[in-house]
Amino acid sequence: MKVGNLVGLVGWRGMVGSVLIDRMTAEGDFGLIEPVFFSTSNAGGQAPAQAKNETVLQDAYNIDALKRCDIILTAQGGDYTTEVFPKLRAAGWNGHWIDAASTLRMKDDAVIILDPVNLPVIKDALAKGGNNWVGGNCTVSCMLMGVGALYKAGLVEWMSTQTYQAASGGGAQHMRELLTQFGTLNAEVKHLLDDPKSAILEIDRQIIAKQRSLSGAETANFGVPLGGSLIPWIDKDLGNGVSREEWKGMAETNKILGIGEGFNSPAIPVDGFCVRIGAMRCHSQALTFKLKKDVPVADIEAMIAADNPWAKVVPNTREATIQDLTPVAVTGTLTIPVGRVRKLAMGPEYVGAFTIGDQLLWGAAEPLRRMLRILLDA
Ligand SMILES: NC(=O)C1=CN([C@@H]2O[C@H](COP(=O)(O)OP(=O)(O)OC[C@H]3O[C@@H](n4cnc5c(N)ncnc54)[C@H](OP(=O)(O)O)[C@@H]3O)[C@@H](O)[C@H]2O)C=CC1
Ligand SMILES: N[C@@H](CC(=O)OP(=O)(O)O)C(=O)O
Repeated sequence: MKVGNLVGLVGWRGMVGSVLIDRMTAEGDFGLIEPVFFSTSNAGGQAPAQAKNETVLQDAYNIDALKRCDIILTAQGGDYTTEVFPKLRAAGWNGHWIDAASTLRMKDDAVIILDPVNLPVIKDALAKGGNNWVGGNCTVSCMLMGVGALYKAGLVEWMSTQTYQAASGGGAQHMRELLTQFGTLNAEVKHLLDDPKSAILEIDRQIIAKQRSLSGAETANFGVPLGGSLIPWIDKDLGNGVSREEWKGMAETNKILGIGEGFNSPAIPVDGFCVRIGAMRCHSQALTFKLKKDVPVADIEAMIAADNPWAKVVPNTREATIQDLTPVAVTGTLTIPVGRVRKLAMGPEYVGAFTIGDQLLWGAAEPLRRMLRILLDA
């Protein structure tokens, strides 16, 4: 059945929402829909420039107002989803709910959307009347955009991932906090940096002293200093030694691919450590694969390059790596570079790779935007 084009947009002025609106504008999506902008804080206010007939902000908690929409696209966050989604469904709304938050991800009636990787899973759910579509964890989505080809080819026996996740994963305030810390640290030793003859160990001593004495206000979001440091724990403590971010790696990878629990097939083990580092908005990952057989590196690279238009193989050389395989190179682009592909010393089936993705684009906004287009084209 053709899906209507009255699309409710919730969370559009947040960080993820703003990236989403930019991408929708760039891709001409607003030409295909009648947008209705919602707000949790400014109902009755002026909708943004992309509005057409509905120029007044609607109350994002008003179930009747939401019920009018054929599709609701939300990047408002998990608390909003928890409060509003059940009420909306209980009120008999059968529209399509597209969500960036993790709240509904592992529900049986929700599909984790990443169409370049799992379009068949999405199409299958759509044909069966599915109407809950949830963006995946940013780390998982970026990883699968890069190396999904190896999973699709059935080559992966297991994968271990060590992540290097940007401040943006925590939200806008976390990005600000990181930069504030960098500024504070720089200011602390600026006079010594300006003097080329100053002793580096004195600079180092003053920096560590400052890091250890940063005010509560300067570490309010991360809890500890991140500038000039790292934090090897992301998201909740599951109580079994595993962080929730690490748990998502296996749970979501398998669900996206349509394998494992609930799909009558054995899950592929995915595990490793998730680490917050002082990058702004790109998540990076070092991957170790145990493949089911010995596949030449050239064939692996060819599979990755051919998988989707965004995955890009970076030659495993120093120069190509430092130019193209960094958060600075990738930020603001949809390119997912995959480099450092090589056989590891453990044996011919063991392969290493390194990949990076902008966690606000493929990690958050882009899969949602593309799901909207899939529904409108259905
Ligand atoms: N950050 C990330 O990396 C990822 C986030 N997500 C999901 O997306 C959700 C939203 O994340 P994110 O975009 O980072 O959240 P933000 O905090 O940037 O925005 C969320 C909402 O906060 C309100 N808000 C209050 N003050 C401001 C302000 N000064 N500027 C902009 N908005 C403001 C807005 O609602 P209103 O207009 O109604 O007042 C906005 O929609 C997350 O909770 C998560 O579920 C998913 C993947 C990655
Ligand atoms: N947890 C991710 C960001 C995020 O929003 O993840 P999720 O959508 O799975 O809650 C990070 O901190 O980098």
